[in-house]
Amino acid sequence: MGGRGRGRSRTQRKHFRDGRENVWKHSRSDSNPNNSNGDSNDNTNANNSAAWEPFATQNHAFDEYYKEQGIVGAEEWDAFIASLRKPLPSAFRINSSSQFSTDLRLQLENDFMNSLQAEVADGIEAEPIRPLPWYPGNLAWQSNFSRMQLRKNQTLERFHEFLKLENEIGNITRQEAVSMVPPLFLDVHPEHFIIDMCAAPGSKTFQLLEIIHQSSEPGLLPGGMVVANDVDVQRGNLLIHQTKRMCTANLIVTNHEAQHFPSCRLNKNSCSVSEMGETGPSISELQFDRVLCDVPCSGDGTLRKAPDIWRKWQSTISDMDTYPLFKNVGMGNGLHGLQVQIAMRGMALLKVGGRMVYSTCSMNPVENEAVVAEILRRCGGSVELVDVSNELPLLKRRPGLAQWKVCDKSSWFASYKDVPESKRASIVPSMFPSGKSDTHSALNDQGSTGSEESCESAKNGDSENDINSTDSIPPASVAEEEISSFPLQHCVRIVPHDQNSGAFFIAVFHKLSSLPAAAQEKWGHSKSTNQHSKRLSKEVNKDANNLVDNLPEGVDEKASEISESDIVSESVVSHLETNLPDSLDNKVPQTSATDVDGDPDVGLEPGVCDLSKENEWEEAQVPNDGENGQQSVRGKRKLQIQGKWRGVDPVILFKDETIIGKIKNFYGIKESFPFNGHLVSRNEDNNHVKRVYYISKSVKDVLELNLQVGQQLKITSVGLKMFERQTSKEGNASPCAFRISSEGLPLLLPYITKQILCASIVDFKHLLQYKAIKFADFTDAKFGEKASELMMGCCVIVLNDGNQPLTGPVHVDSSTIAIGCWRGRASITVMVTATDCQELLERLNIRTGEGSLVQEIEPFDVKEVGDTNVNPMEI
Ligand SMILES: C[S@@+](CC[C@H](N)C(=O)[O-])C[C@H]1O[C@@H](n2cnc3c(N)ncnc32)[C@H](O)[C@@H]1O
Repeated sequence: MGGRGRGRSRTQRKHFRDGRENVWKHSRSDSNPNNSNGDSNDNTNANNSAAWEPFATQNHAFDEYYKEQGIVGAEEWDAFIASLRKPLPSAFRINSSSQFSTDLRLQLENDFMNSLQAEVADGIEAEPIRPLPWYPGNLAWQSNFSRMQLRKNQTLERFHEFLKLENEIGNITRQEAVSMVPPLFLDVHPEHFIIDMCAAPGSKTFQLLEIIHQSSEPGLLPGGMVVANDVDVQRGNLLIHQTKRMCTANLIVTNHEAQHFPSCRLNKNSCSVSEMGETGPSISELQFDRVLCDVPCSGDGTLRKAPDIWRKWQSTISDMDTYPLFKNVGMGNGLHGLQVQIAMRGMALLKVGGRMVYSTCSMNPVENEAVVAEILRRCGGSVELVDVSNELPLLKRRPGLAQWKVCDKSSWFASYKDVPESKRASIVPSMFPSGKSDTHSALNDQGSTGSEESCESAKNGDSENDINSTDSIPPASVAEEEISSFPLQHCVRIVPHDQNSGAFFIAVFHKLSSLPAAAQEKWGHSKSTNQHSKRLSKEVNKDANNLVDNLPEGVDEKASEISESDIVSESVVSHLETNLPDSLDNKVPQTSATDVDGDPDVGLEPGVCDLSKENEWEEAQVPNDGENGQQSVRGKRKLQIQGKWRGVDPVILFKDETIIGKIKNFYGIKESFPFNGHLVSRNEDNNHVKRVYYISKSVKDVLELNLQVGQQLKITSVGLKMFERQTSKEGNASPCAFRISSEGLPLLLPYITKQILCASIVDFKHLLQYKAIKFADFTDAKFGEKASELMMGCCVIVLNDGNQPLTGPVHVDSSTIAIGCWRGRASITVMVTATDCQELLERLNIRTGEGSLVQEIEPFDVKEVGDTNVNPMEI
């Protein structure tokens, strides 16, 4: 299939080159960069052009700050800055747990690497795409095209379509290269319990899930699980949206302030969870083998991707002569306290022997080395900084700094003793290398300090105000500069010009023993929400747009298509759909997507509900239905309360034996499939449960623990959607009201013995192309006959790759491809999204060497082959 579009014209190649040159420029008159006359290829020079308004990519405050910090050697400064001014290459990662991961890797290696080279620029580009050498298994790739180019340049269209489609399906994740590093240093194994403390929008959570699912056998789940937490509800919805692509039963999404993440601990007298569990070890305290603290930060490591951050470094252009300091420095100083708090809570949640990664996309030592040093200080000898210089050997990195200074407004401080009283609310000892308030005796001292209190006071200080203060403080004397005696050289700094990437900071900790009593007392259990932390988090979230480094590119794009408020309202739709009485159904906002019943089929099933909207519904009045004279009292909907949490649906263990029995019987599900305690819903009324979710043993243990400790966890999403109730006329005609969802099918497949058939590749592809086919129209008449013998309702069609027996049970292995369908009166209809159909067809066509058929298929009138009364799925 390679080489489609090989004959692109010279004009298109020129578009490509022009597009490369202008990706960062904003035209005042025309937003299309391809309309550029291309007369400038250096956007720092573009100030001369009246037609273009480039992002400012230089800033004296930035230069002064990072030169002073010695972030790179003086001889490298120009290369460092030049790299920051270039657009960031885009990167993506193949989902290693995807059934098609090898196919995708081969497609990139054998098709796109060659075709893009040939098509794009007459051989000018050395490597249009290449695997990132430090990422294991050729799974992560970098393309030398910026996201803007991929979107705008026709030559790259096929590649861009590939990225978009596979990203949507979950087979790849578009994510900045350096943002993929922290989960790798976490050294995750499939049986690990992991918490991602600040997880939204979820690119690293997704990566963690990939790793724990990587070597799962068909029909089996890994022993581990991930808790993905974020304080921001809207970003949390992006997180849910992202991780939904993973189709995992091993994830719990929560909504807490990370620094106050609740303790879930059974007291000694209560019955142990293992007494209730099925088999195997269980837990009585929620602690984690791995903790990821990818904390909120000022984000200047993402300058290449988000050049507007340059502006954050200056108040106004006219100030530049006087070097005003520095909105961004202020933000870094202001975040230091929160970062320490989140990391300390993470450390308390970490099991002894476990690993924690602290990371930021900031270059600022106050947010990086200073936080690491403070963690080591507070943890005493119970924690060590891990030397990871032998891990990911091909990743170019720098050691952490041992020396740095703290700056505020127009003053530098080398030591806390230089900080005037008026600034001590916002500049605290822990920001300095020694962490000491009394620096005369503090140099090179790593003992306990007064920094704990002062770090607390930092978060209470208003750094923004401080920046505007007019105190005049003499610069610190260089001779008194402090040097940390912690082994901060073990920290990992990634700078842009080493490997054409963004910047990142990573520190890896190993917990050797329980935290010292003082730290345990302070961080070992959750505390009530502190107003200041709330305010700080709010400020951080206000600036969330700056924290774009981690926003997977797919999310970025998706977010522009689906606004965050849309996502919230989708969750509301989902909620209302599940819980509203029938008479209100027509008031439920309809999405364009409909399932086979014509019901709204929303992309999200989070339990989060927008309370403001909820109240609107509470107030909705349903008129007297008149006919039977009964007064309707259905207008008032129950307020969702999960344990003590308002605004989220409760997570209910689904134990309805009648429904479960019917499902098992209809699909002939083998007894070996563990149902008991693994099904949950978000609706207490079994008669109105619309979706049933599956949870892994690991998640089940946590949920049971959570129930026993009074629902400490505010769970916004959990479980793999496995069964969905069919409410249409056709659905009612089936002996089983629940169909198997696409997400749940791969897990259930090896256990299904009824309602399952194998189709030839021709018939299977026809189903994907035409969505509905009459029994008589299958090319394999025997298959059509067997299809007609199935019971009305949901069925599973497996692709016969030549190894399947004509009759008898289907053999399932990791290469088996299957889709959910509906056996109607006279036809089989696929119950898979149009995107899934398209992607599966692409995969099959590549495997069978037929090239990309999808875009060449003529539109087909379904009515010619399908039941006239069954519409194909248009989910
Ligand atoms: C750097 S981003 C995380 C990116 C994410 N790890 C990823 O890879 O997609 C920081 C996140 O921290 C969240 N956040 C800010 N303050 C928080 C707090 N106090 N507790 C938990 N999350 C917080 C923000 O909402 C933001 O989503």
